[in-house]
Amino acid sequence: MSNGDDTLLSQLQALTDRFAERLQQELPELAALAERLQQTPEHEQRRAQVVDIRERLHRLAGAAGTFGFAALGQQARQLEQRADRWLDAAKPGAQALREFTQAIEQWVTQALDAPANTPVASPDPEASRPAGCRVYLLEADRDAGEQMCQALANFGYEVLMFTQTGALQAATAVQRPDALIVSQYDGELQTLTELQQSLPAPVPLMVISEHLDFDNQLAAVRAGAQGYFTRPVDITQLENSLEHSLNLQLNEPYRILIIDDDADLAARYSLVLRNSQMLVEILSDPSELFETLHSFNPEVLLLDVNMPGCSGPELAQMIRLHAEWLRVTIIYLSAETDINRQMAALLKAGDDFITKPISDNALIAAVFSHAKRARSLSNALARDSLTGLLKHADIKEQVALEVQRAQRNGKPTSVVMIDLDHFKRVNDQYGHAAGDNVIRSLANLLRQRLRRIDSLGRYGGEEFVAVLPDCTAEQARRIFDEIRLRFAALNFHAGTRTFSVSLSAGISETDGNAAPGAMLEQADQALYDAKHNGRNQVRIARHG
Ligand SMILES: Nc1nc2c(ncn2[C@@H]2O[C@H](COP(=O)(O)OP(=O)(O)OP(=O)(O)O)[C@@H](O)[C@H]2O)c(=O)[nH]1
Repeated sequence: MSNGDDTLLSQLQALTDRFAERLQQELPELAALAERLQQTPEHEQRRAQVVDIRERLHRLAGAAGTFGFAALGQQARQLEQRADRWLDAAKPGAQALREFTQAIEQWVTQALDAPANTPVASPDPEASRPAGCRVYLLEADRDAGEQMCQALANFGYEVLMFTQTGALQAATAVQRPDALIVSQYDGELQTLTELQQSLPAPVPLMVISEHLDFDNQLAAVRAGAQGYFTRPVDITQLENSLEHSLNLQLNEPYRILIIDDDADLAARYSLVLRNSQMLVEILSDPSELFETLHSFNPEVLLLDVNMPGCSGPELAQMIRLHAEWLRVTIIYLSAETDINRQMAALLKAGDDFITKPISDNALIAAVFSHAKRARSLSNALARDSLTGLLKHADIKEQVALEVQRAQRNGKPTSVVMIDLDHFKRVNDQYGHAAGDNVIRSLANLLRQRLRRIDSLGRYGGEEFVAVLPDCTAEQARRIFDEIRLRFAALNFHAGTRTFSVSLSAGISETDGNAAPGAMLEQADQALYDAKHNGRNQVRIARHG
């Protein structure tokens, strides 16, 4: 595989260059459209323009990911979602529109300054997901390496194998991988440490070694290892570590909302936080609070205490009247130094108090730590602990959102129900822990293979639901057939025994006004058909 490295890398580079040229044209066009939108007074015309901008953002969000511009793709996607929310709002606000167009202009300026980045998502539901999954493998034993490439390819990773450290270094200099797996024989860790130090940020590293001794593990940690495995390698465990590291890397930026009547100060805070990779919105008119909470969904709210018309603590109390916003952390930002008054504000509502003036670093640290905690709490509430996927109620809600969206934009959306075959037998024969490992591996495989815009949840014990926007049932069938084959090819281990498991899936596609519940029922019926026709297959629901 290493022989093809040069050609592949130069092709990747050529594609990246070509896409960068396309951006130079498309981004200024978007900025021009945003400016025109600001000057359009008539509502229907505005709507049409937002739809046009949304379409362009949508195309860019997907294409950027495919061509290697991860951050840009993510940002385009977030802007696209904002456009969607504006289009969906019962009473679309002028302020929200102004902020949206400003955000586009700001984004375009930033993107034109620094466009290059790493891949994140594919717009084409059938394109294999390159999202953050380019892995370089250093393995001197070609046969062992090729086996590992194959096993990881089944999880959807794009793996390039190198048999020599020099070739790995050269490839990394051309294009940074998203993760490194290094089979250690002799001295590689020293070279790896140097390689990591030469990069702007270290790459997540998994080390495979013969030894489990202290010195070697220390050397691995110094080279930036996030996983350490001894031979024979349990590939599902290695993949799990890889997945964990990549997910940590691909985490979306924290969303921070600032409400401050001092526009200059708010702009400054916003700049400081944006520089630390957070997404920031400023709200100057508190009466638009709930509209903005819905459209931006912040994790942290920075709230001025004294504002004309309505105080910070009053706003905080209003937010706390609604259970759905409990997860937003509220931090008062105020020049108030009187500790008694601070405490009085906190007693009404709110979680912390930051006294102005505050240094940039202190502001970043305070906001970052609150945002991190808010996110982990919200993940713990919404995500299943075994698989990290959405829980039953949340994936159901996501199905409802996407089905409604499909009805509005007239695009096909598919709902897929997936169930492991004869899973009771797996538990009975190999134990519950081995069963859990199978569930986790399927979750990882699904996550790897699907796009970022797809949603995925654990619907029941060994049952999963996926919703794929802008994807026909036929496309979904091809995707899930491929997933089915890859999954069946995985080898699981229980002690000295090795086994494999198959899956069945049922698919329904949006059709006119189908209700979300009906979509799930149809997918479930198709899954039932798949089970009763011998399992290990994917079926599309019959309409009517
Ligand atoms: N290890 C493990 N097993 C689980 C978990 N949740 C559910 N299960 C098991 O999954 C099995 C589901 O069995 P059934 O729904 O009867 O069907 P099946 O054996 O999968 O056979 P099919 O008819 O092919 O669906 C039960 O034995 C559950 O105990 C879990 O979190 N971990």
